[in-house]
Amino acid sequence: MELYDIVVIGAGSGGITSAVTAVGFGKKVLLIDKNKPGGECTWSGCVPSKALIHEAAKIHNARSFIKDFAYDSKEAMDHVHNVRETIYSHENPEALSKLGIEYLQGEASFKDSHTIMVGEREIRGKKIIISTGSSPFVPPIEGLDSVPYLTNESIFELERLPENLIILGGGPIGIELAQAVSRLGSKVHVVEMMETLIFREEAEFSKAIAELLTEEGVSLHLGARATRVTTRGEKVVLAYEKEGRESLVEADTLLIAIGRKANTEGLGLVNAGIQYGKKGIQINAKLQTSQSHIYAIGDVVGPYQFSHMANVQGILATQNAILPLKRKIKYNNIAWVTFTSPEIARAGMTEAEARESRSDNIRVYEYDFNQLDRAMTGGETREKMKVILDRRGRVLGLSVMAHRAGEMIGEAQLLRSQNLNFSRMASVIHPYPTYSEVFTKIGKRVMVDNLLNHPLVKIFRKKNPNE
Ligand SMILES: Cc1cc2nc3c(=O)[nH]c(=O)nc-3n(C[C@H](O)[C@H](O)[C@H](O)COP(=O)(O)OP(=O)(O)OC[C@H]3O[C@@H](n4cnc5c(N)ncnc54)[C@H](O)[C@@H]3O)c2cc1C
Ligand SMILES: NC(=O)c1ccc[n+]([C@@H]2O[C@H](COP(=O)([O-])OP(=O)(O)OC[C@H]3O[C@@H](n4cnc5c(N)ncnc54)[C@H](O)[C@@H]3O)[C@@H](O)[C@H]2O)c1
Repeated sequence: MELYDIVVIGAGSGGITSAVTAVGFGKKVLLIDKNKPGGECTWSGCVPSKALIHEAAKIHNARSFIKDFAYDSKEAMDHVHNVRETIYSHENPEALSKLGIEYLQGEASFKDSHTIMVGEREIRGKKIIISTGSSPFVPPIEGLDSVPYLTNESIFELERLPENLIILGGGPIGIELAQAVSRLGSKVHVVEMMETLIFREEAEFSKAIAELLTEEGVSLHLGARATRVTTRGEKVVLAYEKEGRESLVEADTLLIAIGRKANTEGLGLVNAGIQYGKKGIQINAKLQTSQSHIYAIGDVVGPYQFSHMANVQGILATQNAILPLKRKIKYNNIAWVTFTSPEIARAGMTEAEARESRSDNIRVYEYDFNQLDRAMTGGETREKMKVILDRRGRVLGLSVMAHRAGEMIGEAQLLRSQNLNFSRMASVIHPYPTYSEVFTKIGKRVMVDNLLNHPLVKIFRKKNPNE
């Protein structure tokens, strides 16, 4: 029996971060994965999708000059595969070993709450961290089990993209890939049961991205509930129901992107007495499972399924496993980006969420980038920032749709995490012409409003209505 201070199951974003943190504390660490290290982010998530999006943007630009610009999607897929390998070279078993992490390839399963089996090997961990991630949720749609379909686990393995593709699901996976695959020359249909794409975002941003995708040639079937799948010759036919009527959509293949299911199967959680349900492993705010020496992080617990969230949870769970003082996770400063072009970034609440939780006790500022010189230089008209503040001027939420939105959201995160008043932005110098100037512009409006809202100013203005 081998004994480790910390055993981590799953070498994805969360697991690798946990292992690196634990060796930083001088602990003896074993990291186990049934596949190569890297997890979803490296092999079938963030990395390949962003590499594909990068290639798609290049071809989209080329086609703005030469309409019939010839391109073989094999080049894009080669790029995707190369990028994955480059990133893997920083997290392969040799790289992990140099960091002091022992890596074991194999499927892990609990024998009891302190013992993990990997094949015949019996491993004991004083503390254990589970980071087994999630898998694509495949719905029980009639006929789906008898047609070939793609998920995020198989699409990036292709040598070439299909000539036409149906994407089931208009969430972040669905729309990032819809735009990229369409820009690379395929005909794409998106079938989404809600009336909008990325329904969790600000409504006007969801609408704007739907309009843009339609302009780019993606066919959107919104408010459409998939009912059955059949084949016609080599083609896949998806039937959906909308307003009581059935419609059919046909393509070479189908990509399923309608959400995730937690990877709890085969882990022997019952043997260890770990409680779990449909949404994944149950944890407390300190990230402990029902066995207090076993922690769980990342997609297998949620509530936010992002790489950066798995990292944050990974660091906290490891610190809690090692240090006597245990801290609670806080999700109030979460942010994310949907990497369409333009990007849509979000920090905190939408306007609707803020109104629901704070009634109308909020201040909303909007800025259309068609008034912003930098955006004008690129002829951009749809871009926009929306800021939701509390009465005093602190940020409750900020959403931005712009080509640099993913980078811009960092500034909002700084304000939020430091609990700063948005008016502080009024005096921050942003070089001209940049997208980030919008922070100064909104900051100045907030500063003036803060002043006008000051009780003394209000009394003065009441007494001197003409001042
Ligand atoms: C197409 C796509 C694009 C995405 N883009 C982004 C993005 O741009 N930004 C972002 O933040 N997030 C993105 N995500 C989400 C992100 O990939 C996940 O949130 C993140 O990878 C979760 O990390 P994790 O450590 O929880 O799990 P994973 O990275 O999935 O790692 C889990 C690991 O556990 C292993 N494992 C499972 N069971 C066992 C077992 N019994 N024994 C041993 N090993 C096991 C698996 O092999 C896997 O390697 C994207 C997801 C998809 C699908
Ligand atoms: N840029 C990023 O950070 C990024 C990118 C991709 C994925 N992700 C992560 O991966 C997670 C999963 O993404 P996702 O897009 O698969 O899931 P999702 O849950 O975010 O979106 C799925 C969509 O499918 C729709 N849907 C569900 N069932 C359907 C049905 N039967 N027919 C038609 N439509 C249906 C839903 O209404 C929803 O709009 C995300 O929540 C996110 O955490 C992040």
